[in-house]
Amino acid sequence: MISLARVVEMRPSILISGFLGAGKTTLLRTLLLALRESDIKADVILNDFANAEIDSETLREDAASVEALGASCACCEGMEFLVDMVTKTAQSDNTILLTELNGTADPLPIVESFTLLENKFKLYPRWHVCVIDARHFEQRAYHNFLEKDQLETASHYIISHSEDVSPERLREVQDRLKSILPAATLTTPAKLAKSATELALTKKKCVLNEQNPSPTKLKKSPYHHLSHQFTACQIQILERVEHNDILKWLEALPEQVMRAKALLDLKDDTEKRYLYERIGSHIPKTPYPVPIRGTVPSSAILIGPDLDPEALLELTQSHLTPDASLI
Ligand SMILES: Nc1nc2c(ncn2[C@@H]2O[C@H](COP(=O)(O)OP(=O)(O)OP(=O)(O)O)[C@@H](O)[C@H]2O)c(=O)[nH]1
Repeated sequence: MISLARVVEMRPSILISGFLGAGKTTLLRTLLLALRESDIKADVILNDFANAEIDSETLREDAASVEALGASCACCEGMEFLVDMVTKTAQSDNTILLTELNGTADPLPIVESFTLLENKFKLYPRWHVCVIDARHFEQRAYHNFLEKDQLETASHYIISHSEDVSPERLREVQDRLKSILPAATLTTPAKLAKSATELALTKKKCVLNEQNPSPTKLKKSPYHHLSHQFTACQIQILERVEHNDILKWLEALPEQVMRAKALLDLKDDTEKRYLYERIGSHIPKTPYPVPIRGTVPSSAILIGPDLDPEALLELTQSHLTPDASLI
């Protein structure tokens, strides 16, 4: 069959990957703020376990649209939804697409399907930015394989928490990353925001071939199954709760909880809601304020391998409110 070529206008896409808590949403916020300052409208797709809604609630101010893909694995049970979402955003007049993958996702099948479905998505250039936490890089036991998979297709990478490690450790991480990703660009959130703005302001035209290959032959890494070992437990906490009790509850969560996020209403502050977090065993003492919109109920999401939802619920009920319930 003879296929026809056509010249079409493309819009840039930035896919953000990185391990649980590495700093993906923080980077996304930096990009959205910079884009908004230049009046650039961004569509955002979030694939963040069942809690995509919690993060999407914290980003709505700055994005033109936010779609939440709740599936734990964007490249398996979520791929069809992801394709639908990207196809939908391809119809929008907004200038750039930013996609944040969840902290255990393997980006390879997604990068590949973005390429295979280029005609449909009209996304170009397609950058893949991986955020690497300098404190924990290659220190995650058997999850190191998953962390490496999240890197391998990166066109750019950012080292987060570089200020929290010694200069020797930082150099070690930089050297390892240079050897794993010789062709990728080491950047910072500020530099990436500047480049993303320039990218969005330059309209790109591409010659596309009319043939649209099927996305069925997606590759997966031999360690892809690791991304399925994580489970998410969601707990609804509708009552107003106390700041100090939340910090104590976060401290009391078992070690298997590798990531916790809770969007909560406080007893002594009715003006805003707050996003509390635990990243590994680290608990930031100051929560992130979020405007009240009432679209997402107050809830917590706990992520880790082999979680026991009933035990986590009991712990939440005893520390925060007996009314807490599993979603
Ligand atoms: N000190 C420091 N803190 C950071 C940095 N990047 C992110 N953080 C903090 O680390 C915590 C986790 O950051 P997020 O951006 O939510 O991480 P994430 O990768 O989106 O997390 P998941 O979506 O759960 O995988 C937040 O409290 C951030 O404020 C950094 O470079 N330095």
